[in-house]
Amino acid sequence: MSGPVAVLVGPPGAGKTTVGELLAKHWNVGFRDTDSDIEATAGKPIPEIFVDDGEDHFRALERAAVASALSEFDGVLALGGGAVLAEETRALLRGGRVVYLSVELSDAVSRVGLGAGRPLLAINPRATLKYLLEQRRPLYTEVARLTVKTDGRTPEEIADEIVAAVAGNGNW
Ligand SMILES: Nc1ncnc2c1ncn2[C@@H]1O[C@H](COP(=O)(O)OP(=O)(O)OP(=O)(O)O)[C@@H](O)[C@H]1O
Ligand SMILES: O=C(O)C1=C[C@@H](O)[C@@H](O)[C@H](O)C1
Ligand SMILES: [Mg+2]
Repeated sequence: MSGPVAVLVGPPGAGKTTVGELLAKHWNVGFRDTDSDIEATAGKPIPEIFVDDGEDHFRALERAAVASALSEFDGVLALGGGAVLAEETRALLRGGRVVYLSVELSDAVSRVGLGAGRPLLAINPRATLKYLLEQRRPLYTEVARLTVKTDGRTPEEIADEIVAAVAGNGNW
């Protein structure tokens, strides 16, 4: 089967980048993050894309970056926290090897801190995260084959659970 061995989705602070890098190392495959792909395409960091071009433009770049990565990459892929907002993207993810890293508000807030590098969280990160978590939970759930709770657990414990679940799922 082609396509990424695992696609990680979840809100900011879920640990997609951190856990994704551990999984890639464990499986000895590449790691890719669509946020980095978008920055490479745009030639500037995500906060600058939001300031110069607006969120709608960022989301268009994101839809294209996710579609490309899903079609050409077979390692561990982390998506940006808001990628699932696009129905077009959810359609590509449905039925795929998607892992939802869930996180509750208090752990998300402590991991994200003041929201540095995350333009949507630049003002009032706690209230914004609360809204994002509620708005997006059903969207992550809709596309996930596996959901893993991350609260109070180390990235290593979370990666180990995913490795075991994938190994035990003959249809992964
Ligand atoms: N399970 C965990 N326990 C404690 N801290 C964690 C955990 N997972 C990640 N972190 C820390 O939380 C911060 C955010 O993690 P990370 O960047 O991996 O999240 P992300 O899901 O990729 O977020 P974004 O959507 O903003 O890219 C980092 O400082 C990371 O070290
Ligand atoms: O949650 C979001 O909407 C975002 C999360 C980040 O991964 C980046 O994709 C960007 O900052 C937007
Ligand atoms: Mg990340």
